[in-house]
Amino acid sequence: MAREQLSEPAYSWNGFAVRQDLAAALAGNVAARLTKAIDERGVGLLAVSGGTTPAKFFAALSAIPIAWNKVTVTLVDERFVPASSPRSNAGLVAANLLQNAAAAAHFVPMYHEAASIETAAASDDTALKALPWPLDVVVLGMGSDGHTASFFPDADNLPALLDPASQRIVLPVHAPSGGEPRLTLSMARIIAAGFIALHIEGEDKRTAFEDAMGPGAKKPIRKVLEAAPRPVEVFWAP
Ligand SMILES: O=C(O)[C@H](O)[C@@H](O)[C@H](O)[C@H](O)COP(=O)(O)O
Repeated sequence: MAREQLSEPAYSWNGFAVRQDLAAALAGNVAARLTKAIDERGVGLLAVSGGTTPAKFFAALSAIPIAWNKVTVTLVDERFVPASSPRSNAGLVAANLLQNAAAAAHFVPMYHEAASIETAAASDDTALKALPWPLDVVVLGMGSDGHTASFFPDADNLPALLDPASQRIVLPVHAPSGGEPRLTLSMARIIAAGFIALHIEGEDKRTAFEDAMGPGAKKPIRKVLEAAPRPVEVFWAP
C-alpha cells in the first residue's frame, strides 16, 4: 500500500537517561551526516530550531571538528525580532552553536528589517534559493501543543505551511500562540532533508508526542511525520 494511504507516522525513538547523553549522541549523528554530505557533494546544509531545548546539543555539536567551513547553517524558523533580542533564534545559534570549531560555519539568518513579515518572508524566499538544497540535516523541536517549526495549530495559513507540494522555502506565520509573527521553512523543505531529527526533552513533551501519535485530530508534528519520506529520528530525555 502506498505510504500516503497508510498515513502512519514513521519514526525511531532514541531515548536517553540524561540530557547530556542525548546532546552528545544527537551531535555525533548530525556531525556524521554533515561529514557524509561534504564527502558526497562538497557541502553540508543544516537547519536548526530555536527555543529552550537545543542549547546543550548546540554546545556539543560546536566542539566536533568537522569541515565546518563547508557547512551552511540556517534556521528552521525565527521570531520576527532582531538578533539582539533575547527571543531571537539567530542569537541563540550565534551564542551556542557558532562557537569553537563550528565558528567556521556559514550562517544564513531569516530575520532582517522589513516593512512586514510578508515582505521579509518573500525576500528570504528569494535569498535562500541560493542555498545548496536539499537540507542534509534538519533538527526540529516540538511544543506541548504539537507544533513544530512555526507550524502552530492556530496559524492563519497552516494549510500552506503544511503543503508538501509547496514551492516556497520561507513562509510568514501569524499565530496567536506563537507570540511574535514568525518566519518558517515550509514543510516541503523540511521533509526533503536527508536526516530529520526531532529533539524533545521532559515528560510533558513525551506525553504530548505520544498523544500526537494517537487517534484524534492530527497536530502539525504528526502531519510532518506522516509526510516525511523517511522515518524521523526522535531524540528524547526526561
Ligand atoms: O522558534 C521556536 O520556538 C522553535 O523553532 C520552535 O519550533 C521550538 O522548537 C518549539 O517551540 C519548542 O520550544 P522549546 O524548546 O522552547 O520547548
